[in-house]
Amino acid sequence: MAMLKDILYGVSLTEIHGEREQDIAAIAFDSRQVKPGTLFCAIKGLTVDGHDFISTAIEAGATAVLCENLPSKLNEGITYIQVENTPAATGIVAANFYDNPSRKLKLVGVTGTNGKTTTATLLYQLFRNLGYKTGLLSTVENKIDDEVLPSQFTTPDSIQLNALLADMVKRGCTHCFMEVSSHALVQERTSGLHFQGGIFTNLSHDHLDYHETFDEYIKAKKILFDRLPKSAFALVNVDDKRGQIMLQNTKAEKNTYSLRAMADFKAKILHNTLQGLELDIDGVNAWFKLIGDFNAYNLLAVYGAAVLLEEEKEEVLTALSQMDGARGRFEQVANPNQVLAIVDYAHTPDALDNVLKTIDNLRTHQEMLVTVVGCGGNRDKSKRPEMARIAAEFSNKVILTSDNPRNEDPKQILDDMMAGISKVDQRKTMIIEDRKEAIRTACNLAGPMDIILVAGKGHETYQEINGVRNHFDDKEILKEMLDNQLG
Ligand SMILES: CC(=O)N[C@H]1[C@@H](OP(=O)(O)OP(=O)(O)OC[C@H]2O[C@@H](n3ccc(=O)[nH]c3=O)[C@H](O)[C@@H]2O)O[C@H](CO)[C@@H](O)[C@@H]1O[C@H](C)C(=O)N[C@@H](C)C(=O)N[C@H](CCC(=O)O)C(=O)O
Ligand SMILES: Nc1ncnc2c1ncn2[C@@H]1O[C@H](COP(=O)(O)OP(=O)(O)OP(=O)(O)O)[C@@H](O)[C@H]1O
Ligand SMILES: N[C@H](CCC[C@H](N)C(=O)O)C(=O)O
Ligand SMILES: [Mg+2]
Repeated sequence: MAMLKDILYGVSLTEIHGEREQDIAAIAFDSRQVKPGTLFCAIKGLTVDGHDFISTAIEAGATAVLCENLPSKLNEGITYIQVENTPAATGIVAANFYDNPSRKLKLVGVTGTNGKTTTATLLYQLFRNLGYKTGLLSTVENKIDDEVLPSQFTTPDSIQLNALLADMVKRGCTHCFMEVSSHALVQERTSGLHFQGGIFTNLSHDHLDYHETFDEYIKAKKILFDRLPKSAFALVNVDDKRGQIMLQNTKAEKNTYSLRAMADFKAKILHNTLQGLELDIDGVNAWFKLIGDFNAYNLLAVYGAAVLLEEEKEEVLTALSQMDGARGRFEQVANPNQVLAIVDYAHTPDALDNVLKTIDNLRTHQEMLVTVVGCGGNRDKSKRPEMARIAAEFSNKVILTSDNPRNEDPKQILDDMMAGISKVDQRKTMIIEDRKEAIRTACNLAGPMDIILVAGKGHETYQEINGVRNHFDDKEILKEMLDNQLG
């Protein structure tokens, strides 16, 4: 419960009609979630316009409305607040409603195309290990110290986000590490948050269905840094050419990390094996359990952020060397036949390229590499042929299959992928629409010491078909098939 006039603090109003001195019981941007005493925020969406649901919200008990366009007829007893941008105002209002929890802990946001979950999860594990009560908001799961809460999005909406941060504060958390997706930045889910730091991992092809051009996608990621306060740090990967762009307009303290160039935080890969990475990180040699060049970047970002949060370097490295990383990221599935079976969340061309290059560098090339991969429906179509092409480039056999078809015809998605496979590579490519059958076939093809990569769904425990999420777990299926494989 909070006073309307208090939760409007910091919102620039165009017009206001009605009483500001009233208690608000809840905030909602979806009319279906309105209960008595709610402030309803009308948001123009891609499918419908929330303004069309103002009367439904009032019927459900909304007593105040935040909107960009005032309805032609204003109801008696309802307060109407007109603003220029409802999503941005909703973020500020949500932060005020929950008493600005982001100011009561150290909040660090991680953005970039790949590596957000890994980086945020490692930071969460590290800070817990260093003795802090810590929160995590990620694609895989949300955590309030040791309590696990399911995650629906990479970045929750502003209302849920502030509610979660408030719970973290209530439970004594001093730090929170969160992923910040480009969708979240454009939709103002992080408006009104006070960040202590922002990390940029990298930028490559993804989500062009939503952002339309690569420039728009870059601009979206940059919002995080443009809005950081002076008291915060910005930490960017300068081996990615967009790293410097992120720093262009920030007021925050600028910091860089790199494996190749001059930077504030530097690392060198000494050994890269299937058991882990040995890095020279800031002049200290240490082994880490994570695998692959790209994880050297994630580890370096985590190290840099921890140092910027004033943690002791040696202590950070000792703790980091124990960490396992996030679920479904280069996760190996043990099996009696000693097939090297890997589940990975690579669902962009760049991630797939990185994972396959890592495997390519680590393998002997006497064995066979079978890659099982699909692409999600209702998502960027242009990545489909690219991902298929990359899979074929590195693998001895490729099985193209379904990911989450969502509302698309899986056959169409497979046709889009097939368009990326050259005539020559068609010979090593199979199409098996049913993902379980595809994994079974890979297991039948692979013998001892061969390698199977199942890419795209990582930690996901469902397959989404026409709005229904059926239980599906790549790791579980792989294990079942490999355990039953004949020796
Ligand atoms: C593409 C996208 O991001 N869409 C988001 C967007 O939907 P939309 O614009 O279509 O909304 P809409 O359906 O037109 O509705 C407009 C408004 O009317 C309201 N409404 C609607 C119907 C009704 O009866 N009453 C009502 O009030 C809606 O609640 C909404 O506020 O706004 C909705 C409400 O905030 C989000 O739930 C929805 O996320 C959808 C479900 C989604 O799948 N998002 C994904 C792509 C996403 O955000 N992913 C990123 C990760 C990406 C990455 O991997 O990097 C994430 O952060 O998770
Ligand atoms: N720093 C990195 N650079 C490039 N690829 C990476 C990096 N870190 C991880 N990957 C690859 O990308 C996949 C996804 O990693 P992760 O889940 O950490 O990224 P994310 O940014 O959170 O993805 P999403 O946007 O879907 O939430 C991993 O499974 C791995 O294949
Ligand atoms: N957060 C990403 C995850 C994609 C994972 C992949 N399995 C798919 O369903 O496309 C998205 O919503 O685009
Ligand atoms: Mg993620």
